[in-house]
Amino acid sequence: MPTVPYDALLLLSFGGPERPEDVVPFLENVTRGRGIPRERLEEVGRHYYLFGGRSPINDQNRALIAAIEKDLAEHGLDLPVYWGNRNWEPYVADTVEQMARDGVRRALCLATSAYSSWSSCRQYRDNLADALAAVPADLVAPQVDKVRAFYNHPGFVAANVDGVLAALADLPDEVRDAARLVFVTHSIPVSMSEASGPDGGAYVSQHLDVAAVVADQVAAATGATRTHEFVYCSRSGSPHVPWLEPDVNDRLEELAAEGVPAVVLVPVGFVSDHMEVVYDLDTEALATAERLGIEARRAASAGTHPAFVAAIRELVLERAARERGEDVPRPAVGARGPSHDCCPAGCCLGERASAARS
Ligand SMILES: CC1=C(CCC(=O)O)c2cc3nc(cc4[nH]c(cc5[nH]c(cc1n2)c(C)c5CCC(=O)O)c(CCC(=O)O)c4C)C(CCC(=O)O)=C3C
Ligand SMILES: [Fe+2]
Repeated sequence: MPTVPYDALLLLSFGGPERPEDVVPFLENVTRGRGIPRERLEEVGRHYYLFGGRSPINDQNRALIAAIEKDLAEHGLDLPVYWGNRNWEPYVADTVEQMARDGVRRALCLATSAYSSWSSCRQYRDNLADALAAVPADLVAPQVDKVRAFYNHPGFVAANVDGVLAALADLPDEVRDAARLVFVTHSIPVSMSEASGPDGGAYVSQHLDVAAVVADQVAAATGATRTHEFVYCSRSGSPHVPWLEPDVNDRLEELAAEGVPAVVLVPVGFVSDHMEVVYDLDTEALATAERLGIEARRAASAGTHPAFVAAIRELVLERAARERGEDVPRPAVGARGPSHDCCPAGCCLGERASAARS
């Protein structure tokens, strides 16, 4: 069986509220001990209530799991898929306990986050480790490995390229060629960014690398080279702490002043069209663009794109082979090469990130 030594796949995600009553307890889970200002929490709560108190993220994960299961079955692979979240039901602690009860001995974990940083990798690993440590003593906790950072896997990139092409096609003909590609990811504190990856700075350089590749592939597909750039959304935390900039809305103001007629917002930092996408981009940033007279479209994130679903299967088979000691190709596009399988000690743990954790 090409999935040996693994006997399960664990999809590990952020989680989100499903009913209005869930919103406050969810936000408390996310922000416990984080020093997020009260006003910011109320503001973010409003985003959720605007969507009926229901985040799209859990349904998106259900759809992704269904797509993965179908794809695995079509490829003759018998690997059960489990799902656990860091901040909402199903909580990862309950999921790994169930895995132990089901007799899972070794699992591979795919986090719904493609990049390196404390927030986008280490926090998932730490929460998983805590969940495994909490498995009741009468059960044997599985060993769980985590899939490498997959931002530059060709399948993830292909899904994003398709999203950009569809968004470009949706722009009015007269502005399509002049449209800027504005790649977007979640802002994080500058100190967390500097501490990301084994040698620091991975978060930003991974994003810049993948944006360049997506922009190149879009240029090849359309025969038109467009200017691309990188911006950030969803800043939180204290205004006194520096976070990655520019904010997407601030940058749109500048682009309007420069006379840029159209943009495609490309949420390459996100794996699905969850709340940060449907509120921060579709609601807020698109309104900013409209006010400024910029034609704007938002590209779809990877979601359940077949190229991404296939990439997940390829990543599972790649890692399984490597754990069996086989030397297999590790597909990666861009300049950085494939990411490490196992994070070295201290990976993504800068001074500031560890302070944020306590
Ligand atoms: C890098 C990154 C990703 C991308 C990687 C990944 O996907 O993991 C991400 C994703 C997400 N972030 C999400 C939601 C929230 N993030 C918050 C707060 C924060 N995010 C941070 C970073 C990231 N976040 C950081 C440094 C903070 C500050 C507090 C802290 O140090 O932890 C807060 C608190 C309120 C606020 O201040 O915004 C909320 C509600 C949801 C769920 C969306 C839904 O419900 O559909 C998703 C997928
Ligand atoms: Fe977040």
